[in-house]
Amino acid sequence: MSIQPSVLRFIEYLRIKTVQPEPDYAACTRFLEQQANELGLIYWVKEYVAGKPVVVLSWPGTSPEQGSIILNSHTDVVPVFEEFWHYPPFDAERVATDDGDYKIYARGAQDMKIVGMCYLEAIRRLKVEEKRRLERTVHLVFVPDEEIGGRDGMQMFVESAEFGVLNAAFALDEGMANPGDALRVFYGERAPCWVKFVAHGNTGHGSQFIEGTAAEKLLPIIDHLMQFRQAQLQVFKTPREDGSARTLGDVTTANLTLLQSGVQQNVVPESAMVGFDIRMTPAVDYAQFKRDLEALAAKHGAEAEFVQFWDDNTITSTDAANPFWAAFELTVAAQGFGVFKEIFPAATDSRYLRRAGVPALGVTPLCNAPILLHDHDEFVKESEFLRGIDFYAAVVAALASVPGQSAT
Ligand SMILES: CSCC[C@H](NC=O)C(=O)O
Ligand SMILES: [Zn+2]
Ligand SMILES: [Zn+2]
Repeated sequence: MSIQPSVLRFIEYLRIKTVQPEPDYAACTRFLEQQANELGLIYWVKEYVAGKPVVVLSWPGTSPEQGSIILNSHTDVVPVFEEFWHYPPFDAERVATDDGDYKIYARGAQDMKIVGMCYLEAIRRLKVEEKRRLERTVHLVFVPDEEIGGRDGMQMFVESAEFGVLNAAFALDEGMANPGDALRVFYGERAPCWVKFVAHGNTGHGSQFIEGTAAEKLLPIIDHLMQFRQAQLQVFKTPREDGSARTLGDVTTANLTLLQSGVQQNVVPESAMVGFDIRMTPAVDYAQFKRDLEALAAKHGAEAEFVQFWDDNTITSTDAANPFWAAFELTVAAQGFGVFKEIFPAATDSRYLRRAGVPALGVTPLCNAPILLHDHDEFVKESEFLRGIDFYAAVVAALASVPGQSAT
């Protein structure tokens, strides 16, 4: 059987090497421009930072005065350890499975080119094939650099005049695959706190009893955070009051990810550094948490340096009173998905949208699928991609039909 054109377009998108740290954004922009032309969408490209394009494709609604719907996706992908892959990560090979399906192997297949491509194909179906008009304007936003924090991408964009002009009312962004059968819907995310503790101390010959060394000042700090980690792990393992299992989004994790010190084995080093990747659950008082870490550092004669510190814990309402949520939930159920609401464990560009006042949901329509984001042999099944197009066609139509204030 011949390959469906939508699958060919997906493969073409996956083959563009938008891999960090040197993503080919120029090729990606050319691809998106071609999609815009084929779909008859208005598009513009803006580089808030040179070489880092934000591409917006817009489908005007019949009621353009109403708040618009943003379909956000990032175009960059994370690096690969190619020797661990069974298929070249940028060939997007289509491999037949026993059950008549195909697996498409590529870096970014799950994270998150499937989502970006499904948005495009859903609009192609609604606009080009079904010749529909929706009430609200829909903007497909393709941003760079999410994988390295989004500062030169989504952050600059949400702070721009162009973003204000979009008059966004609601947004969809990425989620994560679920090995179980429900659709994971992320209505908030944990806040990253990347902290480095640096200490200085006495030096000398490694054969002596040197007091007050840099490394020993870090030990109680490490110990403290490891105990905190242990306590949170216990919370994580304790079921919620209703008996359901907790998710990562419910707790704060802390991992020791950097350790640096030393010049030579018999020289006591003058300085030492330990770094932690901490992800704070939205229930935490972020400002207080930061002060506590600063106090911990000071108590042991070290300094705390915050490489990343997110201090906004806005979450998106998943209450029937939120009309976008109501429309989303109804449509997802009609599409045959159960819903599992969660706080995203890591950070995505949704945090910039939520902080800017635009409610956002993180969704990647992959159920009964392994979690392969950032992993070797990342793949999606062709049937999942095709199913994803149906999913977004229905969801986008529903969201863009949510009545405005004046109409209710
Ligand atoms: C603090 S910005 C880092 C963003 C990154 N996002 C995806 O993996 C993450 O580590 O969560
Ligand atoms: Zn992603
Ligand atoms: Zn990622």
